[in-house]
Amino acid sequence: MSTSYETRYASSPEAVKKYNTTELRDEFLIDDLMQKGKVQLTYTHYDRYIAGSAVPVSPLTLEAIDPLKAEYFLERRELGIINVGDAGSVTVDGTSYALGHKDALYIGQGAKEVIFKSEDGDKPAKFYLNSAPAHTSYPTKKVSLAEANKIELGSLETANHRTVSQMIIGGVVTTCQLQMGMTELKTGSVWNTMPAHVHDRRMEVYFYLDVPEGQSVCHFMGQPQETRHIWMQNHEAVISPPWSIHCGSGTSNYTFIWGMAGENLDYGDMDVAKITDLR
Ligand SMILES: O=C(O)C(=O)C[C@H](O)C(=O)CO
Ligand SMILES: [Zn+2]
Repeated sequence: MSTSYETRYASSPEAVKKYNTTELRDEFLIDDLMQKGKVQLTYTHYDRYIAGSAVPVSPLTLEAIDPLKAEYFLERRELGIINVGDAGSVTVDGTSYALGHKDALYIGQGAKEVIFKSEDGDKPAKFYLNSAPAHTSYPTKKVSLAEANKIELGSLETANHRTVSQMIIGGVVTTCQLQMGMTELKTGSVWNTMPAHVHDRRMEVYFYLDVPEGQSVCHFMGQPQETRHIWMQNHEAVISPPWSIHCGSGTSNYTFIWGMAGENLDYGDMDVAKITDLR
């Protein structure tokens, strides 16, 4: 089988307060991504968001998984893809889109056949996938990092100087509810998303990349007054429930891909927590 999946049910903030390290990691950490020759998916019950990966050594087809009860994966869904590996392509109903390192592709609802390929199976493309339910079909579109909407945030003095590249977002691509992008931290900066925020209208998933060998990122989650941490390695993702902050600090600089869906498409709709109020 080249496709496998697991399901994550939603947890309440009251339950999560009592989780030990293992329980916290079992519920929120996704640490089985980027397996060669496989499509690996995590189906969450947070806005029915799916996070996953496809690493084609030979061509891989995106198949409908059982929880969808659909004839094909995108029958009632939209999909965002960002390639974090070497050169590859994604063929959507016969049209091929070449995706280089850090290129993104949005695929609208209704596309029947999606095939992932690497230019060289020995140096595979590594496609990070996010998908959300969709009510209508918008055009499929490729977005390079250069075409993304850029926001410069933070400063070196507060160790959070970073560039947010909004890749799959209104104004760049039209989507039903999916938003995705990539945030790159400058050398010497380690904190992402500080000051931290929640957005009870949307869930979110962070996928960490460019974490140097021997380094890690400590990801923070939980209600602002009741935070917990999860140590993350390169190419691991973490689910953020809508009631949870999501931010991290690394032992070096790194990059992460954020993806979210829910009630609105307003990236700026965030309830920011005062740094000195965090507990
Ligand atoms: O570094 C940041 O700040 C981010 O990238 C924030 C994420 O985009 C986010 O959490 C959006 O809700
Ligand atoms: Zn957020």
